[in-house]
Amino acid sequence: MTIPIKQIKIRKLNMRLKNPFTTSFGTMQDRAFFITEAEDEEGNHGFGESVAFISPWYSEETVETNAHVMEDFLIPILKENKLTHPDDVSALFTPIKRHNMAKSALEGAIWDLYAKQKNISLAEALGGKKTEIDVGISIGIQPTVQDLLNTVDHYVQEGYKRIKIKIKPGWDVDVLRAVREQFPDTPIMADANSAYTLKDIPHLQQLDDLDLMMIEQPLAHDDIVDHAKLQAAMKTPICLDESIHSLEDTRKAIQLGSCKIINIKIGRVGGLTEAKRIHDYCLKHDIAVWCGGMLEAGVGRAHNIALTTLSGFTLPGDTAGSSRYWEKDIITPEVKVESGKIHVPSKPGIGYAIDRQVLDAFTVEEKVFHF
Ligand SMILES: O=C(O)CCC(=O)c1ccccc1C(=O)O
Ligand SMILES: [Mg+2]
Repeated sequence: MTIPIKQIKIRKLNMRLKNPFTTSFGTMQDRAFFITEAEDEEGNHGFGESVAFISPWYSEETVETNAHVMEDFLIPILKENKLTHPDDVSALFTPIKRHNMAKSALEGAIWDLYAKQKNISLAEALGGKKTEIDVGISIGIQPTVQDLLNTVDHYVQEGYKRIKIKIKPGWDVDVLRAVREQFPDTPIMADANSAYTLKDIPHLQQLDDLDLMMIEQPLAHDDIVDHAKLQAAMKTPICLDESIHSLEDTRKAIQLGSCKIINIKIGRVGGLTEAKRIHDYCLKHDIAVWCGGMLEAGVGRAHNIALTTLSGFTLPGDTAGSSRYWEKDIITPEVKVESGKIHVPSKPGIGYAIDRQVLDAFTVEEKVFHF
């Protein structure tokens, strides 16, 4: 059995978040990304989304490097090879170093196409069993502590299962203490996006009194050695995000004791196949995982939901509802969160329809590659 592909279309979209999102490295509101679409002769359409940002502050990839690598290297590889399963894609892409978000955008469209050809949901194709998933929300750095308290209150009222608060030097211990005082029973965690160094150990140790679920990526984006030192000095579990790009990185981080939890982002690790491998490995090694977010539009969000149905995703992810990000999402129905849960769609593939009108309205460029 092969996965027949007639053509791949890549569309560049420009969208704007409802509200600016601020992390330790800056503020973003404009979002540009690619929607990939793999089509067969039978009229099945599989969709993927690239999650790289306009500038390389989260990782080295950008919207423009995604275009270059997809067009000049990855799509030619797909054209030259027959696929028998979506897992073949990551093996075929191995000679191309890194560029995981570009790889993931294409692999995602093929996973969705494969599930639609088999008439099963993407969750089922991945081996996921959950019919609903627990979700949390990530709150950016706010102008004042009072703004943050109001925002946390809003999302706690909406039912989100855990609140992640972005921190940076000068916006950390006191701010988190204020949140903890007002919300004594809410599951709270912090995400530093690499804003600290080992010199900050005594400062970060103060977080141990605040009963946080975890602190995400406190140290350098490419580090797993210093994180092991910090984890040995702190009770609060460390969760790695930026540092983990593969199963190999995962194995090494666990062996060193660099973290107790891993945030799995499909784009950061090169696609669903590698994400699933990391999940399986962590399950075996008693490391909790959850699904991170990259301020995705509906297609990427749907992929995150499908991945989260795997049994090892025991902690709420960052997959909030569409309306937290967008006036109008590109899928229909949009992703809804009720009492902190998303009901997993059971329709074939990603389980949400593409709203072609909305998709066209945000598309600024498109290219078709015939197979
Ligand atoms: O709501 C989301 O999609 C996740 C928000 C988030 O925390 C984030 C957003 C942009 C870049 C990096 C991160 C992160 O998890 O570090
Ligand atoms: Mg993070």
